Amino acid sequence: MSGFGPELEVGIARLRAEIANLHAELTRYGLVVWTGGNISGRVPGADLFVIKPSGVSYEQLGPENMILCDLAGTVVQGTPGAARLPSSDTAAHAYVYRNMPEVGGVVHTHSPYAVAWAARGEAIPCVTTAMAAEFGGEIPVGPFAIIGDDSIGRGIVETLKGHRSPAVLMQNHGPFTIGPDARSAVEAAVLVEDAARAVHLARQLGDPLPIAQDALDARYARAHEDRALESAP
Ligand SMILES: O=C(CO)[C@@H](O)[C@H](O)COP(=O)(O)O
Repeated sequence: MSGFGPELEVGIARLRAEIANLHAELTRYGLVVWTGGNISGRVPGADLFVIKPSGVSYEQLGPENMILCDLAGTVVQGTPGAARLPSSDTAAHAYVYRNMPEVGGVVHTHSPYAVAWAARGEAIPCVTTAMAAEFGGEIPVGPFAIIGDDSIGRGIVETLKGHRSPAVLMQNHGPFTIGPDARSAVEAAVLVEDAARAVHLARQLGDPLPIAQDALDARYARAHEDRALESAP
């Protein structure tokens, strides 16, 4: 037992189930292969988060093998799943939670069209109303960063802090998305791939038309108002 109070234990158990289930969305939308990619979620009211284990196939993910970490990215010993290593991007997720208190979920995928843009180091321009609604502008590129320490996290935070987009294409790597909760970050990961594919296809046909800034701003504002109403109690 971890020795948390009963309320926190309930919150952790709920989050374990939610994070394990959300991983099925990554395979459903074809955003990952093998054991690549990861989802984490912040434990409400605690300096803790839950993340997938490293090297475990998606079919085997369940609440019992999700890994509980503190905000330094250290596994909380004595909790379910703690015998395994957490996903290789755990330090990056931890850095984001430490430096962006508003973030409740982080997702990384290797979705192929988004990775192709990341490999070229090119931001995806905002040329569809769907992109305007979700990203409020272009999807930016973050710096090249090594895997394993908090370099990726630094790149995510320095690119997304103060930016409308909940998604960054880490150069030569792939998309990382953030959200107020893990489900929102998964939604952004699905929509990044959709945007990367659509804009790539548009480019094959010619030059995509830009959206006027005032129309883009209006679409973004309206989408956010709608989202606030959807999440109202
Ligand atoms: O791209 C990377 C490494 O940054 C990740 O997507 C890893 O591939 C995740 O794999 P696991 O460590 O979770 O098995």
